[in-house]
Amino acid sequence: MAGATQEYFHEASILSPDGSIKFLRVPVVQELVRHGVQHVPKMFLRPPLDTLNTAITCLPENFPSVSVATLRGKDVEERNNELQKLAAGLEEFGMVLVSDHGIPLSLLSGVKEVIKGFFKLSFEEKKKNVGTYASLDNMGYGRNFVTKTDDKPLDWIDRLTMKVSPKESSHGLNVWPRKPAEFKEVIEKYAEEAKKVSDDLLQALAEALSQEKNAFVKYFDPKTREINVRINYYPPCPKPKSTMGLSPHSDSSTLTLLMQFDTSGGLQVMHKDKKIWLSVPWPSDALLVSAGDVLEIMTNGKVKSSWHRAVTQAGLERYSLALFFNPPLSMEIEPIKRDGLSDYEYKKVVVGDYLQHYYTVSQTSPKVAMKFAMV
Ligand SMILES: O=C(O)CCC(=O)C(=O)O
Ligand SMILES: [Fe+2]
Repeated sequence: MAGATQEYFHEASILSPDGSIKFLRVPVVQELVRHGVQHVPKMFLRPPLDTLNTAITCLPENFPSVSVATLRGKDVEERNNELQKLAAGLEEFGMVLVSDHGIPLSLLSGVKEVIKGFFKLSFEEKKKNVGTYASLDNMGYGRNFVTKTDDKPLDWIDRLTMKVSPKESSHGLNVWPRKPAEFKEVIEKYAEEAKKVSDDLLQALAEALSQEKNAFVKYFDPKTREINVRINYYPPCPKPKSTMGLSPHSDSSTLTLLMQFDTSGGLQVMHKDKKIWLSVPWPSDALLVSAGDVLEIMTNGKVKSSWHRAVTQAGLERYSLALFFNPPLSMEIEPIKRDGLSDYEYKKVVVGDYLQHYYTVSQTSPKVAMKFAMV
């Protein structure tokens, strides 16, 4: 076990209090498990009150869900009903389940296959066939940004992060796995389909909020828009009551579109008003859309970005794939006008400036990064 910790590690960037980036060797969780970890290393342990003990189960009938086919359909009444469900769901939970999305099941299976194909490789093979680009948001195989300024415990997760768009962007494009051979092609194809779903949801949301249909999608230039993909692998954990798969955070995206496999269970969201953690009743075959910080700014706080986390499970592994959609980094976004407010709650921001700020602020207190965009 000690051997596994020393031999298999990711180089993760950490932000020092003086703002500089340093590197930290973080054990590869999958390798700990493969080597039969019995004692979870201390750096992963946290007080039980911070973990799954505190969540409440949300019944499926109480969690919002929208049908993309209905949103795209011609039945005005059905469509209006769906628009309201989308807006109300995003306003209350910051997340909505997405069904009838039109993405072929064969493509979804292909995505699962290439992801599992990658994680099945030995550590040495993985390293040989994937790049790592160390930056504030580490790309490639390993860890994304780790905040160690407050000695926060590490998450029980291995991740792969790549850039899908813009195509000219150098860093994130060089880190795609070369094995399995079809990995990039399949995920890009999925991202292309998912982009249509995300754009349709943004148009529907604009309509539901009585805005002009293109109020949000107008920022998404087809060539220079940002799309990042992150694959989260949560290996089974012998100590689910004292570990976390993914620490509480909000996404820096406009929308995040999530898929998960092979098990469901693990994602939790903080209820906006009740301030309790809810386990998201997410069937494996549905997608899930989550509001990010940039959508909160665009909607002037009408929709709040979700504050969410993923817990670990004993004896069960879980994968999720997150697509993060944002306008081009140079785009300035202007919050919509809100009824009943004399002043904007949010101000105009350049997307890239917000993202830069997001990565330099510790995510330990809920949504501190948002202050950057507030009036
Ligand atoms: O695993 C999940 O369901 C959530 C993933 C997530 O929140 C993220 O990648 O930002
Ligand atoms: Fe997230």
